[in-house]
Amino acid sequence: MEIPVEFKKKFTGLLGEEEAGRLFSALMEPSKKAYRVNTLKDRTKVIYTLDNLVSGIPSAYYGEISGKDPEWVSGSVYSQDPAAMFPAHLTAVQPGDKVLDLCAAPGGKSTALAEKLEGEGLLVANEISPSRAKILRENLERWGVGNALVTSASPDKLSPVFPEFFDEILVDAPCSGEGMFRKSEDAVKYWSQENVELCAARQKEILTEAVKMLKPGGQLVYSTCTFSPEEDEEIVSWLMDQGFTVNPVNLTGVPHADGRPDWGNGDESLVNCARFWPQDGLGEGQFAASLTKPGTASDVAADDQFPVRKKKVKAKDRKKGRGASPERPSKEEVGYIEAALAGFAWPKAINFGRDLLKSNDHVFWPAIDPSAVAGVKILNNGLELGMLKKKRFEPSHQLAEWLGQVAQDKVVDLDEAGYERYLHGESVQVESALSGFVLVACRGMVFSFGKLAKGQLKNYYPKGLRQ
Ligand SMILES: C[S@@+](CC[C@H](N)C(=O)[O-])C[C@H]1O[C@@H](n2cnc3c(N)ncnc32)[C@H](O)[C@@H]1O
Repeated sequence: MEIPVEFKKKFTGLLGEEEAGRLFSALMEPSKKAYRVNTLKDRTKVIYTLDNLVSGIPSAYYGEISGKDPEWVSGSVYSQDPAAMFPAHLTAVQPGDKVLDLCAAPGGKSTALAEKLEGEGLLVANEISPSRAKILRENLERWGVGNALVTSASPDKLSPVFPEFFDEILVDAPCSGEGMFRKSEDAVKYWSQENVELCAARQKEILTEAVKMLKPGGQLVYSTCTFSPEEDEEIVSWLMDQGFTVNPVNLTGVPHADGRPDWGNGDESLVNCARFWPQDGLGEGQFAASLTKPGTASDVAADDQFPVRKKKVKAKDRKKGRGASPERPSKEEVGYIEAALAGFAWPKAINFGRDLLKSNDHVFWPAIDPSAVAGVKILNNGLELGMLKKKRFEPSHQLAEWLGQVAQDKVVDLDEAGYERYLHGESVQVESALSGFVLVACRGMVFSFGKLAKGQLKNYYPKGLRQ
């Protein structure tokens, strides 16, 4: 890797010869690999050696995993740079909170926020790019998350829908990616001071909308994977000009450096920002700050329950199938759902008659009243249970991954060869007295539905995920 000359000059000026030299040498080293183990699922099934802990993050370990492993396919582990684990870790999210991850794809931080919610409250995971939003949805599904609204909107389209609504917002902003130099050749190739400045302007635009959606007294965690002060301390200083305060973070024992007041507005509280430098040995480069919005929660009207606000559906959105009013499934349809899903253990009780909605035959348990988010491009609202097909019901892949959070009796556990064939999309012969819809697992980790008849397991692993 050839480090850009202008970048070297800039950071020699900022850090001094010696420290800059340490940074440039670290950038020539291989990147550090790590993964998180899903606390929503049974970690005892994971067979990796769980001894090389990432300091400061519960359930995170150094090591490399494969996207073919049952651990990954069942959403039991997620590969993530150790430093990138800290922004979600620094949020004060509690079960029941309303949380927004505004720049969320591919979803590493969203999966961690969802773990903190423990299935209670709401996670809105938004990604502006439609193709990346699809991957975000897949990753949240795999993780067993049932209380997320996955959207694909630009922040200015989201802010009118959620005024002062969220308890915590994470803005993991698009940035110049200097902290990714070891992982991405493109980050090196496209680096320029001009791009740093363009990124800083875009970060302000994104944050302007984020601020509107945060409750007074709410927490904003701002993070980037870059070192340039223009995108880090200077942005935090700009938020301080709007009355935000920078919270101290407790990172005892975690290799990191304090924020630099002299790289921002000079205010001493900028030391509360966390800088993760590759030369400190944790992982790649990352910057994170935890901020509090001025005001107190009582400044918000008491009526801040879901739904946020009902919005009229525009004719053009209705035409595109957006915002059409979902309805409750009929009694007869509830009967089909009950018949297909009898015998599974539920992580949370769902009243099929009262809690479920149906839209174009898709049956789902909403995370938020759909009428409150009409007009927003939604990829998933809560837990998709499955589809009504004439006089029967076919459960969804998301439901399999969600049910995988708890021990199940109606499971077929495949051996390695069967697992590989199933991932390819083949039907497999198994020894089992079960029939109808069953969960499919490998080494006890559920990753799909299947349908059993006389020992023949019909494949329900989604076509788009087959490998
Ligand atoms: C650093 S990445 C997010 C990584 C993600 N938080 C994770 O942990 O997996 C930043 C994301 O912001 C998105 N983005 C780009 N421009 C944006 C904009 N103007 N507003 C909001 N998001 C944007 C990018 O598509 C990208 O997915």
